[in-house]
Amino acid sequence: MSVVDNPDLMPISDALSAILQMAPKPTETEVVYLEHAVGRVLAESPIAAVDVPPADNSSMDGYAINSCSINEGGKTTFAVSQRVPAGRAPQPLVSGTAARIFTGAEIPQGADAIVIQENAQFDGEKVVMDGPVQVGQNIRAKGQDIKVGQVFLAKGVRLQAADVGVLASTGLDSIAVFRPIKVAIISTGDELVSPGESLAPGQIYNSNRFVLASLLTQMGCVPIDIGKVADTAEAVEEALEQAAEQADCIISTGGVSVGEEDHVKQSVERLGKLDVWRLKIKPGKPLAFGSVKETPFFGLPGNPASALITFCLLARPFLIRMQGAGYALPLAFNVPADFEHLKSGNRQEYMRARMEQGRIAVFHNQSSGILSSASWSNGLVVIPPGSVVHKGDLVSFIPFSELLG
Ligand SMILES: Nc1nc2c(c(=O)[nH]1)N[C@H]1C(S)=C(S)[C@@H](COP(=O)(O)OP(=O)(O)OC[C@H]3O[C@@H](n4cnc5c(N)ncnc54)[C@H](O)[C@@H]3O)O[C@H]1N2
Ligand code: MOO
Repeated sequence: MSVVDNPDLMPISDALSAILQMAPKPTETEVVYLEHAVGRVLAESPIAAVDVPPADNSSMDGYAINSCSINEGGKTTFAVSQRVPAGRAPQPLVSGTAARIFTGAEIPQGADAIVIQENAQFDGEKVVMDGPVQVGQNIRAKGQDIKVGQVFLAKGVRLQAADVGVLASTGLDSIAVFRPIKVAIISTGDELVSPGESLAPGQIYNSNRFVLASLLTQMGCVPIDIGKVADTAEAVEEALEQAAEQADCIISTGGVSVGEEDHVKQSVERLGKLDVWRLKIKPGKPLAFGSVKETPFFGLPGNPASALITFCLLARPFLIRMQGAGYALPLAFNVPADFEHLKSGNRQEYMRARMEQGRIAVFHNQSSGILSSASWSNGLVVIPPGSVVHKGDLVSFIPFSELLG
């Protein structure tokens, strides 16, 4: 039975696991300089060529001594035998003396403790300190961050700012990452006009294209705009074929519902196959997933809030896998509701919501045509099928930070 003939709506968890299983693993890699590495996905597990830090060094400004040369219970006077700023190789410590040392400077051989300058009295020639001191105090050990030979990041990690810094700290200036995924965007609908043009009666501006291009860019994919496509089977098929040639994945909006102007499902079935259609979610019910000539395809509903939410919940996880990164379900938090939702539904509902001062408010109009609802929100409240919400009930809230980027 074709998915189009199945009258049942699919639970989102089933759809997501089916979709994720079909995500192809990336094979093509490229080497990028660290300047361009943030957000990219590691195609190798780097091995440290050096210890980080490369040598024992001082964590404070003060004096390096050998702990054996200080009186345990009283004052000791040391001659200052050398000065070691960061960046200068120290001489071995002359026995019974102290070395003036600064934060980040390498510990002279023979020294095993740093006394901070606030606890030492320097008279211009000699320095007086109180004992006892702990062996190793204020010393950062060689390799305490990363050891030479250590695999310090795993293939599949999406590089954050700190990761790029960690790579740099081992001396790497470039790294192998997976090639960015190209995603074609098809905007179906006779009514669509590009921003900047004037509106004739019956027309609306194409906002989905900009939402999707922005979401894709934010997650490190390369959007390819196939443009606006008329509501005819021929036009939709032509666009799908063009998209399949140019991109690694195709995302269309609109034309996936049941009206006779909705050509996307049938066109996909003619050119490839449809694996998923119609989910038990609100908004986003008519979501379609399949392939066009082997190229994965998502047909998102045309309603702007539905397109955004289905992208976040289904297309984004798939693209993350395609990028070679690990996908983890978004973190959700139980937060008291500052709203009522007394009409239960049979689909899992994703309400555009805002968490403020530890409580959740929802946008006053949850119509899937209202894109401002998402613009106003900082996350989604998940209302399971058959549930109602009273003020003060704990509701599951997924911040947009978990669903974007
Ligand atoms: N008889 C039924 N009608 C509808 C059903 C249903 O089950 N039975 N489902 C409804 C649901 S739920 C949704 S969601 C929509 C989705 O329909 P389509 O994906 O076919 O989308 P369109 O009809 O093409 O457009 C819907 C809506 O969105 C506007 N739109 C489309 N593209 C864009 C764009 N690029 N930028 C901004 N706005 C866009 C379009 O003008 C429509 O207003 O179907 C329901 N109908
Ligand atoms: O599923 Mo539709 O997206 O509710 O409007």
